Amino acid sequence: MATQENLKTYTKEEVAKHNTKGDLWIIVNSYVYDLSKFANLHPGGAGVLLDQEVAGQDATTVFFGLHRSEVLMKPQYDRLKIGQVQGEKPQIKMPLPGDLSTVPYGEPTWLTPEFKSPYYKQSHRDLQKAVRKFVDEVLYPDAQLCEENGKRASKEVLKAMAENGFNRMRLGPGKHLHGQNLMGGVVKGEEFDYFHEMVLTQELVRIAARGYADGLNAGMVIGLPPVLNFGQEPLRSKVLDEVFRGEKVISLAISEAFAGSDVSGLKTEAVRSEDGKSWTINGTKKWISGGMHSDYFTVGARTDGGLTVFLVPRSEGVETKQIKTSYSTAAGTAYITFDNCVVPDENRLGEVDAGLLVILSNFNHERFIMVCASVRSSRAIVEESMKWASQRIVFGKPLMSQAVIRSKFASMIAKVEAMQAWLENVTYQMCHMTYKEQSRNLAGQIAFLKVYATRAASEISDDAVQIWGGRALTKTGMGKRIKLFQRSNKFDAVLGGAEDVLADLGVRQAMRKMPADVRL
Ligand code: HEM
Repeated sequence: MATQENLKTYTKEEVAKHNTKGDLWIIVNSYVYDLSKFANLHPGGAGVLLDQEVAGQDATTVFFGLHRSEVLMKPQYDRLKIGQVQGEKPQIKMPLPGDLSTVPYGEPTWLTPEFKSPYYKQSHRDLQKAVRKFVDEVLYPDAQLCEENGKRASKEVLKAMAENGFNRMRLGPGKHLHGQNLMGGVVKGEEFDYFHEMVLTQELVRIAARGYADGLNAGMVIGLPPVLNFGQEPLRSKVLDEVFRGEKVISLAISEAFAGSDVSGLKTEAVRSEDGKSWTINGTKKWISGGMHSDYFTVGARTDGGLTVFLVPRSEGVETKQIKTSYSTAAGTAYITFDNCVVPDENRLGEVDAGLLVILSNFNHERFIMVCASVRSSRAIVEESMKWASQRIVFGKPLMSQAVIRSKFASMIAKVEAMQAWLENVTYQMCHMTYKEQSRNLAGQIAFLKVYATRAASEISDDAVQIWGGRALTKTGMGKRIKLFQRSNKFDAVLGGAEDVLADLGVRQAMRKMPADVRL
């Protein structure tokens, strides 16, 4: 393979001579590609390459109207590069791992050089840089592969994540981070706050593979806190260690075909043995993210006087079946059956019949994380669409020259900017409240923010589809991320509390604080 440094140079006249089927060169972004052998394998067909405006010519504009730039970065296509046009330099910059986007609104303002922010310290910025590079170099290639073949993240990736403290960081600030040097020491566990968590969660969105992302310990983010906060020693420490080291996987198994947002309607049942030493669990669970990959399940079950939560290891009587959803099976979404599954009383998380508290106690944090990711995903769609509307030529002009298209962008951009600003405000409040105060004062704000974020995501998705046309309808090619967003943005609208349920929760919380002594 020719490297940038030792590339041969050719004049445009020399390249132009190679314009026939068996001897076919083209120029893209100042580089000369020999497509003589590749033409017959070209997914777009050989014929289009023989067009007189393509064969032997500079095909840069037409190329970027039809392909993502990552096509050129794939080794099998990079190999076709044989030289560079004399005196020319690339006009289109290929992104390097860790790069910030230069597309307007492609990054939140705090990552845009012209803007200031009161919220971010140096350690937030250092974490952002380190995580972005890690995501681009380590996670992205694995994610793209697995999203396609439906398999879980590779062992190497899980190990690298554990070594950098990802699993600990994803639980949010707390004692479990103390004494830890995270991401090679860019942030100390003691100073890790909700802004660090927001940065981490938003950077992870860049892997652009939603099924894989949900399979990548999303189950842990919601399944491990009950162990951390309500587990009994020594099992608690054992499980935390195993999961933090990336050796074991855990997921939260609450929802059932019988009950979703109405957790009090669960039918899975746990019956205590006569000697009180163990529990027998029977029932089913549905839509369990990461369930196929899990070694442990945090299970909510009906007991005599209410709900109780148990840590159930994958063991006799536990069976998981893959549910095929609208995104990749890399998410490991499972249907679980518990058939006379016996666990010792030491596996109980929290008091008997007090499971509702155990389940509800993490809901605000779960929703906060979902908002972080959803808002960043919407921004990624704006960035993708900005590029597309600038490079796509229709009626002889870039798509962006149409007022109707610009009006869609105005609406999309306003939404992502508003959501990020609101999210940063909520994050700031979280940093200055105890968890109890957050539940009292922020449950409504977070609920409204999640509803707003998922409604906006839906509208942004619709606008993007209209901007992209047919390309937004195929799983591969230029619009593949728009298609993925269309298929997956609704997950956030349903998981962690459906929109209408959350909206009502927010209003009810506000009404609890309504003073009795106010009148119009
Ligand atoms: C270095 C040169 C080229 C390489 C490596 C290449 C590679 C590819 C690949 C991998 C695809 C599959 C779709 C995708 O992944 O985006 C594709 C599709 C296509 N290519 Fe190329 N291509 C090259 C040059 C060109 C040129 C110069 C044209 C100009 C007409 C062209 C026209 C097309 C068309 C029409 C499609 C189908 C697009 C669609 O389905 O939307 N290709 N090409």
